[in-house]
Amino acid sequence: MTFDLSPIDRAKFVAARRSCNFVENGMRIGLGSGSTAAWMVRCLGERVRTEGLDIIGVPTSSRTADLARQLGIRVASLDEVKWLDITIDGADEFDENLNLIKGGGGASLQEKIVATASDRMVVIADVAKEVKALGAFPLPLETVPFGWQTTKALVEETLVNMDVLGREATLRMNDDVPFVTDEGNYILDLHLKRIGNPRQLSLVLNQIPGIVENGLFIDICDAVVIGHGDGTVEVRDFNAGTVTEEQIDILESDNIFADGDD
Ligand SMILES: O=C[C@H](O)[C@H](O)[C@H](O)COP(=O)(O)O
Repeated sequence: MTFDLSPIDRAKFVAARRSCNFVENGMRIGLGSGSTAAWMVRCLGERVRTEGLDIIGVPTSSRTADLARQLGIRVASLDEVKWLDITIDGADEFDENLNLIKGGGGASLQEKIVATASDRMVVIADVAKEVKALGAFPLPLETVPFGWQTTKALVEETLVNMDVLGREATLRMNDDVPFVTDEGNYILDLHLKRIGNPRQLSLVLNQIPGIVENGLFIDICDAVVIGHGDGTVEVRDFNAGTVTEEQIDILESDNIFADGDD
């Protein structure tokens, strides 16, 4: 079997693989969710298996927890570990200040809690996720099911006074029923098109009763690994103040990843 990746999957894979260079023996690591993060979990699992890398992973979704366990990564809850050295996670959009929209897969509540409880957060993303202004990707709002239609109306009313281009909120569905998060909540997706002031919007949305958390990550991420379809990555590290470009080779031995399907 060959490890034949589409350009977008190659971009995700090389970003994920490069991000594992941030991981050292003995670290407690927040394991993100989504397709890019799944590649990172697979790469870490491979290091655990082949190098005996000694890490503890705190997963940000039930799906990531299942994958990590299958791969032999030691898994713990955030309450067991309390604080993490690093979280590595994907994103739906990121801007030049490394502010993010997350939650396209419905996991942003746990992701935000875990990333905030980490010394560092590194985002891994294909280059298409970089935007000038956040908001083309619908902003997820984790919402308590009780009274969600009233909450939705309140959100739309609140958006009238915000610096955004669109104001529609839609309930995320899973076939014919509402999508339910790992925390038992619904998700309202906000179709804002462009967010003028992400920090202000985040604060205002979190004031609305019934909103548990929004998918804006402001001042949480401090490095991004951007993958390209040709196998190159750009690493922007705000802490170190560096920007580097590298070629990540895909090896024959990477065939072990060929069955990955997240
Ligand atoms: O809820 C999902 C997460 O925030 C993901 O990290 C995000 O949606 C990016 O996912 P992907 O890597 O599959 O594009």
